[in-house]
Amino acid sequence: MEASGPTLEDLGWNSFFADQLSAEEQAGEVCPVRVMAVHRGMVDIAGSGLSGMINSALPLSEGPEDRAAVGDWLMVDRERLEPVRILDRINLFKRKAPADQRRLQLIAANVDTLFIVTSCNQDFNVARLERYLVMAREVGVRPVVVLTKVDLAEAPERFLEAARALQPDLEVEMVNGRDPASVGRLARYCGKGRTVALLGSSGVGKSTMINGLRGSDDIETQPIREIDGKGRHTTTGRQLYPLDGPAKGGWLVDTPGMREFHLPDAATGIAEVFDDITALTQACRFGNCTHTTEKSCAVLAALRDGTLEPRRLERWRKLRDEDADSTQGGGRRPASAGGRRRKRHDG
Ligand SMILES: Nc1nc2c(ncn2[C@@H]2O[C@H](COP(=O)(O)OP(=O)(O)OP(=O)(O)O)[C@@H](O)[C@H]2O)c(=O)[nH]1
Ligand SMILES: [Zn+2]
Repeated sequence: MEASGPTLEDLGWNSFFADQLSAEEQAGEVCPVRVMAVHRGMVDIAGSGLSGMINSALPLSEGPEDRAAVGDWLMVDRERLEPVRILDRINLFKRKAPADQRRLQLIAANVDTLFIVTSCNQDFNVARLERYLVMAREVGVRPVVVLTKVDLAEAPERFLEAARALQPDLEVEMVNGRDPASVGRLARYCGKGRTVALLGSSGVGKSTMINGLRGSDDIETQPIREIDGKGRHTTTGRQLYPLDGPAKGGWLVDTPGMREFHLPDAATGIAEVFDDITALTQACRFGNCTHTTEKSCAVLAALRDGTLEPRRLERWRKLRDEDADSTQGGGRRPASAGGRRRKRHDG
């Protein structure tokens, strides 16, 4: 264990976490550290003059979320260098494990800003942006839509307007990822002690932006891309990376899980991103209204009088059906033989 390194504040410590410490904990036998990386059975930690690798097993592990994720704050016994507990999280990105939909994977905790990245070209897709916004709402992280490749678009303002129309007060930035000065505009979302994550389809320019924010181009995408030829980012680690250059002091979560993120349960996020439709459904006469043929349906009425766009309703239905599917059936995969599936958060 080395002494020195970043302070707790440098690592993102704030009153939300400090307020959780008991008087005994404040007296100092245990100390808070941030989880910088997660390995099998081990975590890399930093903070309070401690840094290095320790065992990740927690004494009181009850549910699937009682495991350390990248970005977590752990209370660690100074003497034994063992985690004692996980502090309550501001938020937690988690997903169903791709190999086994009944298992929950923890991706990252305590993320301040989520850059939702899309480019000013064919990748731009309102339904996809809404889907990402649902995730951000569900997880409880501040979304910033970043439109890349402005330099390639003939009328980038068109994309800006379309994105802004999705949600009042939505923050939208346009960048040319290849121009450091342009990427520098994002620095205000990722200053000292702030943790950011990026979400977006392959090829929209996430790695390019990350390199801009890290002030280096050492994110290992290019060589790997040449080897597998798939244009995939093949980092396997779950890790917090320090930002440099314009975003110095900030932290970045970049894991494959983050990039291919799917929510296990998104009902709340859907209700919030589509709050106009949510309000309408509450005005329907019947609680179990299907909004298809009912005479007293407020949703259908809004369609008729033109206050609700049919395509928006379609997108809402699709997300809601998908969510119902995934929470009830463990995804679209066929049910495995035998055992009944538990509803969710099955670890
Ligand atoms: N002209 C222009 N090209 C860009 C911009 N951003 C990224 N690119 C280029 O687009 C291509 C894909 O960018 P990446 O950063 O690798 O995309 P990614 O989102 O990280 O893709 P994955 O690693 O597959 O997830 C690269 O050739 C970049 O140089 C931009 O703002 N303008
Ligand atoms: Zn209805």
